[in-house]
Amino acid sequence: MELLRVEGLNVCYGLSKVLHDVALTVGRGELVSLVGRNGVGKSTTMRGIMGLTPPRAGSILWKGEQILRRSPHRNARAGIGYVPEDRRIFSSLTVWENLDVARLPPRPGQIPWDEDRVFEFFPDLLPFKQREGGLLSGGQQQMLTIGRTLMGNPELLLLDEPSEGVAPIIVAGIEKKIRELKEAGLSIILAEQNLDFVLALSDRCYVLEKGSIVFAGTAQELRANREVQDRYLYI
Ligand SMILES: Nc1ncnc2c1ncn2[C@@H]1O[C@H](COP(=O)(O)OP(=O)(O)OP(=O)(O)O)[C@@H](O)[C@H]1O
Repeated sequence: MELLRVEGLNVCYGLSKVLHDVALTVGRGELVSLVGRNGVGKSTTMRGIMGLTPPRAGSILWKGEQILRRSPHRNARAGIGYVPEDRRIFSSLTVWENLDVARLPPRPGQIPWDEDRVFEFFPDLLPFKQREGGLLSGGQQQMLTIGRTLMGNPELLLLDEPSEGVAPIIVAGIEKKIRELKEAGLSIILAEQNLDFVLALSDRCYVLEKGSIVFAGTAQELRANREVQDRYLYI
């Protein structure tokens, strides 16, 4: 069943248009990636869906309902969770407090997330429960950012470059955790530059270039398409 359908999405920053008619779909339980170099519009697509950067035009159907230009707060309550690239940890709050402030009620049928479940899912965070968020490493902050979003009991997770600024050994751990979330039934949109990471996790991929989608296909199709990789994904 289709969870999200985006069509004709146009987003501008001031006078400059950065997304041109972006269209994508996400099925229930599917992991869909947005791939492309720096500045092609991956974050803007997520911010547009979440309502953080209200789109100029287009359609965003969430479970068949139009949510274009709805507030981020309303979208979060409707089940869309956003994990920003810049993490936005509250650095003076403890890890536990960072989780506590992000709590949103679950939807019917969901097993609710609470602090204990987040620490069970990310055991590496448990020793730092009472530590201030600002004192964590990049990888720990990434786990905390994902954990904080899970506290909102999302059905769709928008994950913006989770491998960015994280040590390679931790990236493998984060990949494993994203896989576990998918296996638990969460739908995910992953924005990434790291192609290996994308191909290891995705069902389908969209490649973006200068704000437009230039390729859409399965992870296997993208893996086999050297031309698209060379043209749009390597520097
Ligand atoms: N707040 C802003 N004001 C003006 N222009 C912006 C703003 N944020 C992003 N842009 C521009 O919009 C374009 C798309 O940026 P976006 O951050 O969506 O790309 P991205 O693919 O996510 O890349 P990155 O990996 O750098 O986040 C870029 O040209 C960027 O410079």
